[in-house]
Amino acid sequence: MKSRITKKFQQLKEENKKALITYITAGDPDLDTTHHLVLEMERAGADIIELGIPYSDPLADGPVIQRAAQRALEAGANISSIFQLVEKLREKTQIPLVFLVYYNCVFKYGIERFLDNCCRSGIDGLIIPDLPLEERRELQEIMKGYPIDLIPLVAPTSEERIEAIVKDAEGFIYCISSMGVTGRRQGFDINLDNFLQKVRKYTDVPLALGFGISTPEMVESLKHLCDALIVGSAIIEKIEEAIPKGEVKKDVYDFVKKLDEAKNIA
Ligand SMILES: O=P(O)(O)OC[C@@H](O)[C@@H](O)c1c[nH]c2ccccc12
Repeated sequence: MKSRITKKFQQLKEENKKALITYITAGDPDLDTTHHLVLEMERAGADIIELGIPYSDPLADGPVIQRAAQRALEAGANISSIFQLVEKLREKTQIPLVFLVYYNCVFKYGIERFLDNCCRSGIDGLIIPDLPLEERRELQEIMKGYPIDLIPLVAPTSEERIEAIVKDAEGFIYCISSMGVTGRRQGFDINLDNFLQKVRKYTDVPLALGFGISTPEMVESLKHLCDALIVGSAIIEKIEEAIPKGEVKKDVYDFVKKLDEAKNIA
């Protein structure tokens, strides 16, 4: 059976459109707001939503996402309450939902218990940034019985491992635009066109580009290179700025709307 993610990409392809993937940390600043933000981002044009499971030792997260995780943990978010959030969201929306989760969290919770709950609540895919290729194979075996896509990450440094990493990929491939952690950048230090073409040689699965995409202008200028654009830290910055004003929903909606419009410029 095709996943919600695959169906979404097929539908967008027929419409000749790219996907906008937005990331927020679940529970930042609280789970009720996350619930509203998922629905607002969908209404503003997001095609797929990444929900980060807050974690205290997030090696790939830049300062903005680390602060989001801190707020979420302080407000008491944990894996069980996040599963409840997803269940509740599924009464309202069929948008593809992907967890961004560190392997340690999955492992501690219990792999099969975690996967069972993903299925039950309605999670469509997993991005696990600290999962080495070998462990990935093992997890992939276990996941064969589950309708959940395991989304691989490819970095510019992956070079000769790209082929192995994207083999049997499902959903989409997360192509990391540049080295280092998530967050704003002045520019990209590699030739993204070359990098994405290299990945494209080995797979037909949609390619999503992420890390450092922070403005509608960047979305517009990068969209021709890939099938999807991922924006995280820039949205979290909007959340942060809007918390004191009490306008989180509105500001996130407005920003995602601008990203969506940039993505749809012909
Ligand atoms: O924040 P950015 O630079 O827009 O990049 C997306 C990113 O935040 C999101 O996909 C993400 C959050 N934590 C991660 C850890 C690893 C890889 C990716 C991520």
